[in-house]
Amino acid sequence: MNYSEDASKQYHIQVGEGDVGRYVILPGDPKRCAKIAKYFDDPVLVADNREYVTYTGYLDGVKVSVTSTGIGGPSASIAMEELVMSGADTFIRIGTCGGMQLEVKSGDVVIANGAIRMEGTSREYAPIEFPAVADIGVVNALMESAGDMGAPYHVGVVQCKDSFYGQHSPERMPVSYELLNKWEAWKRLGCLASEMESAALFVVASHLRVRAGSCFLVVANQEREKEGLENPVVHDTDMAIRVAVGALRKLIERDKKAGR
Ligand SMILES: O=P(O)(O)O[C@H]1O[C@H](CO)[C@@H](O)[C@H]1O
Ligand SMILES: O=c1cc[nH]c(=O)[nH]1
Repeated sequence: MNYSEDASKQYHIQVGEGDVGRYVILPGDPKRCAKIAKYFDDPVLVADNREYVTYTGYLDGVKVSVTSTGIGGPSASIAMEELVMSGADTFIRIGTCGGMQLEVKSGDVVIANGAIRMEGTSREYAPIEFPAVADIGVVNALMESAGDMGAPYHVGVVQCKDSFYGQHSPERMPVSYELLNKWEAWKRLGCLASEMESAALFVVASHLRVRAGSCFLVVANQEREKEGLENPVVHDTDMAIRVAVGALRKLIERDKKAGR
């Protein structure tokens, strides 16, 4: 089934066969695409529809793309599904997140090895007992890339939810009792940061047998704020973008060596 007016293109992302590489970077924000594409050789805008902006270019002679996912699991899962139908098989999300542990500070990079499924989309793919886990090869490439860049980084579990304001103002929500108690549990379990798309992306990637990982800029940390610790708001995603691009280069090189 394809509802697209142009049957040669995917319905939502408006990308056709050959328009994207097998390696795709996935920011949430469409405006982040151009910032990422400038690290590609010969980047070309290939599609711009709804929240989905796609550029394709080259890294080390291999075709790569960047497609924005918009906010949340529903739109992120659509992007991944349609990119896989267009030939992609390796994904790195580069997003923003809010730190949860006190040592996860504004400006740091967080690399997710797994995600808490407190969102709705992944439940329409897999029973809740199934873990949302990043691809180990992508996680390793991201860690090595962050090390190469000298970026301050943390690796661990991130929490995904559907309500941004349920994270930031849980006490005003009718279900505050649940939001506050779960947030406390995630903190006690060492969860590093909160964002919105990785759980859906990791579960969809497991289902579609493709590789996915995520890295994030820490914008701020509400737990540091509560403790009266220094907590500036940082918006510059460039370091996290460079970590993702460096990781993609490593995956390309490793795939070439392995004849993948
Ligand atoms: O900056 P992006 O990639 O959009 O990621 C984060 O920012 C948005 C919320 O402000 C959510 O999408 C969240 O996951
Ligand atoms: O606090 C934050 C920052 C970015 N994205 C989120 O989902 N939460």
